[in-house]
Amino acid sequence: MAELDADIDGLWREIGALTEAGELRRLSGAFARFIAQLGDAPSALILAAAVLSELEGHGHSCLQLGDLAAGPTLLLGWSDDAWRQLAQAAAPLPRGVAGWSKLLAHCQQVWIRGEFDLDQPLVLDGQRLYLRRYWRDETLVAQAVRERAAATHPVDTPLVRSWLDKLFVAQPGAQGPDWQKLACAVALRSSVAIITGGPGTGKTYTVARLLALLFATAPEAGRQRVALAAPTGKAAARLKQSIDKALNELADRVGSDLPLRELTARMGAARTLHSLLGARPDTRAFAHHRGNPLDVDVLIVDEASMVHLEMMASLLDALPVGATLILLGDKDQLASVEAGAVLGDLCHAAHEGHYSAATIAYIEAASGEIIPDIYRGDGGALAQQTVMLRYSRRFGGPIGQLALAVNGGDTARAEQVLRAGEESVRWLEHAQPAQLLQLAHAGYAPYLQLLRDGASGEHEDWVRRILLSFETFRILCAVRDGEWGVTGLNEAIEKRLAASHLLRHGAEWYVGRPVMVTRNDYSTRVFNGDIGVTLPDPARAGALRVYFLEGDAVRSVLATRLRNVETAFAMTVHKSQGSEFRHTVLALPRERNAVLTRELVYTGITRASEVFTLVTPGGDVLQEAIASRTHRTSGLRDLVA
Ligand SMILES: Nc1ncnc2c1ncn2[C@@H]1O[C@H](COP(=O)(O)OP(=O)(O)OP(=O)(O)O)[C@@H](O)[C@H]1O
Repeated sequence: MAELDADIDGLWREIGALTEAGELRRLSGAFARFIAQLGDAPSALILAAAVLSELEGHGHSCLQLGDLAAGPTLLLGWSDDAWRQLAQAAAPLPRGVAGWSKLLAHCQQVWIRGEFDLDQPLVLDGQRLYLRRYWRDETLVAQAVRERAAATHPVDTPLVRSWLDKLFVAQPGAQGPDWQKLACAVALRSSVAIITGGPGTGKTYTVARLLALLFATAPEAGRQRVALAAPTGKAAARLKQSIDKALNELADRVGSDLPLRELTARMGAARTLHSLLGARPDTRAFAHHRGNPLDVDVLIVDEASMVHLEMMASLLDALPVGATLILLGDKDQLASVEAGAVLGDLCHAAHEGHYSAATIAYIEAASGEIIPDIYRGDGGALAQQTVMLRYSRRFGGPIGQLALAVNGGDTARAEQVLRAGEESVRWLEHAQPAQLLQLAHAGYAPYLQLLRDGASGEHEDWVRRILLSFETFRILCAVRDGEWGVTGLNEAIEKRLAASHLLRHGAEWYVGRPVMVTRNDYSTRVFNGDIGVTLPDPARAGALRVYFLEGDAVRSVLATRLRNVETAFAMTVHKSQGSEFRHTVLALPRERNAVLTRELVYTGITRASEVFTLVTPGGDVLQEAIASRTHRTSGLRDLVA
């Protein structure tokens, strides 16, 4: 026993050393201690608990025993040495997956799926070790989407076909099927559908037609309760604007056949998922759940790639059985910072289709579209309810070509587009920070000029113009720290703009300061990701207010009431998701970093609507980023299949 204690002490020392070295979160060490205190805990279990918790911090929802047996250095971003020392301190470790399975099966802290459940904190499901919360969420999501996808309802195919022919105009010379049209047919036949596609592929265009189709074919269209939601306020506002616009155009087309304007007017505003589910201060539990489900018949969720596992589980839990869920998003974008890459997992094979003979026959009958043989297959129920839109209408030019090359991992093609000298795609290679500051100066001067000109008419119009102007340009960073990180750049940009007399910056709050909210605050009704600009309060001399755009409306909060905000001249690519800027600048850092991935570069590029500038300090940073793919360990793909 004394010998065992000595071994365990050595392991705790090593865990402490890794924590001090910044390799391990304090939380991971604390979680391992919690597990150790629950009963007999062999060193190997303590090590597994620390690693599992650490991986959760990297966005993984579980730990594969295969990775544990091989040494999860890549997943942890550790050196081989760091892992070797930890493994030695926990020795002897079990051998291979079978050895780990056997050891964990004997630990009282671990519930083996299928055995008597004592609510243990760890769950072993096959070869995946989970924190119980994530196992519960993954299982709930997988089961809910499988059941919803499998339960197809009867469809009046001739009626649907006639409406789809009315809603979609045949494109002369189009190659392949009209994926948008068939996506509507697919979505109509069960209570879940995923419509994925890159920027400008017409996800919103399609969903507007799907709504019209739903209204046209529902027995009581006037009673359909449709809700629109997105992970952030900005994405929700964009969704509502685009859907309203698309439905308005459609209303003219369908004329008196369908009172589309009336039906649309009843839809209400788009909301954040937090607000839809009824988030409450100081608790993770939402007001809506299976005991108090949402009052909806159809729920459309945009930017679904940003929805993390816990949120998706809460959403599916709160959705009434008969309601239809439509997920829209780009599966190739960065997943949320929190654990899980739900959309990516749910439709990872969307580009291949894997449609069954029954699906293909249904699609042909309901939409008239013929699915080419290469998309045939034996995918699961959810694959039958997933459609990928493949042609970008807004993104055909150089920005689209660059996005496509990066997404496909084609570095040579990406460099070719970047070097082609196009107006819309620029590359500052071997750049110095001063060049980035020059770009910032040129990009932000217009909104600062509007600010200096002062309000000539209505105060609110002036504010709106400033906010809209600020939203046309943004600098995106891959990292937070360092010269090329958000924090350093924001400071440098502030100084540069002050030196050019474009702003006067002395204290924390100053006129013109753009800020991003970093935490939901229910008392001031500002939410994580909201972006506003600080301007003088017209009612109180000397006071400053931060103004936010909500759709077309302007709202403001006294600057001093905002606690969790940061300056937003530069922001991370992660935080930019769901937004689009006329000119987007992406700055990649000199140093290697685990966050530099293909998905990050792709997401950065696709934030640009007219001009994209890549700024790199030289070296192979772009090539390395394109070669590196985000990998999130999860069981969702297996569980859904
Ligand atoms: N079949 C179509 N025929 C004509 N115009 C289309 C069609 N599909 C999409 N568009 C137009 O292409 C543009 C992009 O479509 P939409 O905004 O729906 O794409 P999206 O996939 O939702 O884009 P993002 O995700 O980048 O917001 C819109 O102006 C839309 O009206």
